Formats: sequence, C-alpha cells, structure tokens
Amino acid sequence: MSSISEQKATFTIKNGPTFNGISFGANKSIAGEAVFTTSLVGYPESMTDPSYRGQILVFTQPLIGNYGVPDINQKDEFNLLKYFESPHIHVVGIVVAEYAYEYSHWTAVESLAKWCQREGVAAITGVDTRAVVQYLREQGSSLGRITMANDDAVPYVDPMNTHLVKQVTTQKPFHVAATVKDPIANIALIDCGVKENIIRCLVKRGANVTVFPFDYRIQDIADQFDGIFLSNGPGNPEFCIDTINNLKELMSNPNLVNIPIFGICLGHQLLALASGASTSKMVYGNRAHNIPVMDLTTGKCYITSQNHGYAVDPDTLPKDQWKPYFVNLNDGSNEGMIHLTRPIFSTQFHPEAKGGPLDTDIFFDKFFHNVEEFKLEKHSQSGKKINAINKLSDVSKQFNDSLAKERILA
Ligand SMILES: NC(=O)CC[C@H](N)C(=O)O
Repeated sequence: MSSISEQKATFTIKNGPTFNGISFGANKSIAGEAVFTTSLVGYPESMTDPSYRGQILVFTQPLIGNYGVPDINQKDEFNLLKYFESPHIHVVGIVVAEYAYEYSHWTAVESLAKWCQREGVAAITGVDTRAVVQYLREQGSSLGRITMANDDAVPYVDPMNTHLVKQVTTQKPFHVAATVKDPIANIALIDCGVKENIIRCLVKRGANVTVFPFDYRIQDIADQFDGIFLSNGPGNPEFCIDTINNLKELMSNPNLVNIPIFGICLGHQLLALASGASTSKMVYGNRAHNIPVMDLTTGKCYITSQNHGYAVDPDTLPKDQWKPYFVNLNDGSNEGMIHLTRPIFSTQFHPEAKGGPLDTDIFFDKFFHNVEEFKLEKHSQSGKKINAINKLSDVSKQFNDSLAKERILA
C-alpha cells in the first residue's frame, strides 16, 4: 500500500477553469493536451499506450488506482509485456476524482502513485472530473497543465504540433517469432507506436512479425512478406509524411497489388491519407471502451474500444477504389475503410482492445483470411508446395535472426 505526502496541486485548462486537488504522482509541474476517457478499467494499458503521448488523461471513472499496477518485468510466451502496452507511461499526467490510496489485486506489485512517481508522471486527485468533461465537451480537447504548489507552472504546450511518432517508434527493426512449429505467415508491421497486444494478436495466430520503424521503406521489401500491418500511434497523422509516401509507392506498385494490408487507428488514418483522402481534428475525440459502430457491408453492430482525436473524412475517399467500412453510431464519424477490389481494409477503432471488449478481434481473422488467399495465389503462380511458401527465404531468415527481439526505444 502506498503512503504519500499530501502536496497541493492544481489542474488548469487554458482559457478555462482551474481545479484544486492533491498530487499523488511525480512532484513536478507538466503541460499537455487534456483529453478524457470514459473507460472503467485499464489504466495501466491506457497510460502505456503510445497513442496517448503528450496528453493529460482525465478519467471519468471516479475511483482510480484500486487494483494497483502489475509487474513491468512479466513477459508472455512471445516475449511481449504481459500487462502493459509499452515499457513506459506515455501520458504526461492524469486527473482523477478519487485516487484509491489502498490497492488490492493478485497481479499488483506497486501503487499507481509509486508508478507515476518512478516514471515522472504528474497525477492529481480530488478534481470534479464531471465538470472537466462538461467543459471539454463544449470547448473541445484543450491544452491543460498540472501545477504543483511548490513548483512553477510550466508554459502550455500543444503536443499535436510535434512529430510524436518519431518519439515512440522502434529505432530499428525487431522480430517477434511465432511459437508454433510451422508459422502460417510473415507479417511486416509499421510501428508508429504499436501496442503490445496488436503484436500479440498477430503472433498468437501463428505469424512471424517483423516490426519496422515508421519511416522504413517498406515498399522495397514488401515482396518478402505475406501481409502488411499499419499500427496505431500518437498525434496528427499528417506528420507521418514518410509513411504516407511509402504507402503510396507500395500501393501503386503493380507487382504488389494483391498484398493484404490492415491498419488500426493511426494506421487507418495513414492509409486514408495515402489513398488521397483527408483527416481532421475532432472536437474532443473518442476515448472509451463502449463505442458502438456498424459494419456498413453487413449491418452488424459491434461495441468497440477507441482512443483517437482525429478522424478520416469519408466523403474524401476516392470512390472508384474505396468505400467506408464502418460508421460510429454515436456521432456518425468514419470508423474504417475497405478497398473495392484489393485485400486492404482498416479500422478507426481498436480490435485488439486492451482494455475493452473483444467483439472485433474477428477482424484480425479477416486479415489472416486475406493473407491465406494471397499465399494460395502466390503458390498457384509459383508452383511451389504450399508449406514451402510459408518458409522464409534464407535471406529473410538471416535478416530476422540478426534483429533485436523487442522494441528499441529512442
Ligand atoms: N490510437 C491511435 O492510433 C490514435 C490516432 C491519432 N493519433 C488520433 O488521435 O486520432
């Protein structure tokens, strides 16, 4: 259990109200973009999701911290972090109504307060988060800061003016190997700030995953792979101009027209920009674990996990090639796109969840269905035995063997 000294702090929204509270995290003033999530659980996952880089996260769930924080050193059978979405906290601060000073859970090894202090993340409790959300819903996502009583206020900063993906992408490629004897596919993943559970959703289906930095010229090596995955990530998608240009080249290469591509969240936005569509900032975004979306091709509805501040404008999708795939049933915003003839699709929501409902995990299966079809087609063209096309070429194997086995941080 944690014992902390009570230090007064304030949470202020730029050109807006100030809320008084008590600090329970790092003893330092911070500034960032204030956003809110209505998720009820999953603070360790959300806080380590690189998509939240530079943001001050306001939890509407009133009691936060009651199940503590698990052990960062615990890995799963794929060498992925068992309980976190990346090795460090990416939010700059958190705002809660009531911090639970007592925690209890079988996986907990420390308190939320200790974790925030260790990671240099500000945290404030005693804030009327209902009032904060009412304000942010009217004014839209706003700049904010948490100021410690014994520290100077820091200037407001807008993280959305920064190339945040550069800060969170792996610095060099790394490889996560499938644990099955005969891996079913080799997937190239473009890392714009990938969550561990996305990699897990790919390797647990039996695929080898090679993870590349966001600006890696994937078009030059795509023919070595059976599918391309575009990850989630922080900030304004328009900053990722290198990724967008690489995708443009990839999709216009006549030899790669059938390669399956799947993008999630920022990956969806980058695919849209590479296809000639546009994105824009939403008023306050969607951050929740219970957002209803409808599949426009089947009429089926799903409850989804989301965390984004930008959205694709579906009217700008080139209609001769793409159509909107899903729509948000709360606000009508775009939730995905699908190519009319190629095995390419993307979702604005997070099918890997963590936290959140698992309803849309099936879209990873859809991706692997596309991968399987692609391999069968390659097989029929090459005349090779089907299990021979699952094998990596010696060059690819050597390449993978030479890589690190986990992300390389900046
Ligand atoms: N989770 C994500 O990938 C977020 C995408 C993008 N940074 C946004 O806020 O819209």
